[in-house]
Amino acid sequence: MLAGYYPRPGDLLTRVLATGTFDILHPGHVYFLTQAKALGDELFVIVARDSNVTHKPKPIIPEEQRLEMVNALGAVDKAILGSEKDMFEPLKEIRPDIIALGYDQRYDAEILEKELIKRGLHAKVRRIPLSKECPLCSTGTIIKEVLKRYG
Ligand SMILES: Cc1cc2nc3c(=O)[nH]c(=O)nc-3n(C[C@H](O)[C@H](O)[C@H](O)COP(=O)(O)O)c2cc1C
Ligand SMILES: Nc1ncnc2c1ncn2[C@@H]1O[C@H](COP(=O)(O)OP(=O)(O)OP(=O)(O)O)[C@@H](O)[C@H]1O
Repeated sequence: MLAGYYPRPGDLLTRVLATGTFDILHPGHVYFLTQAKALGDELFVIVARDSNVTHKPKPIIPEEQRLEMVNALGAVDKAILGSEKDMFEPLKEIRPDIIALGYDQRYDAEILEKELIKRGLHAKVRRIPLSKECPLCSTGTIIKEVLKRYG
């Protein structure tokens, strides 16, 4: 990525960053990203690389296709694929003001803020709660339902 590729116009806008796998989109993802966008003016999204999804089964949908779908969502201004090697690398350029964490994302907000400061970044970390109940608002639940019907 080229430095300055995502310019900060006059620093007047509050830039929010959300991250995630986003395998098989569902309304929980829409809720998460809409709430994240509401924390500021523009929403950037880092989509997890296939090679980095090790905390659950590998995504069904390949990374480029997951990226295309996230970029098509109304709340999203710009989605990119993350780095395969260093999760802080894309942040040097995006320079978010706020990082929105999902209700189940396993990062400690305080530790993350400290790691950002070490790298000259001063984003506030906020947690987005779980959406209201919906029949299939989880990728894992959708996959289980498909297996029940067709497995
Ligand atoms: C600040 C931040 C930056 C991240 N950067 C990357 C990255 O560059 N590449 C990547 O593959 N994952 C990155 N991740 C991790 C994932 O996008 C995602 O948060 C993680 O896989 C768990 O999300 P899930 O619960 O949606 O599966 C980053 C996470 C955070 C919190
Ligand atoms: N129902 C929901 N309400 C609020 N946030 C959600 C909901 N479902 C997913 N998210 C958030 O969206 C982001 C991306 O989610 P992810 O790709 O892990 O999907 P998931 O449906 O949670 O997957 P899985 O079922 O495999 O855990 C995460 O930050 C997660 O917390």
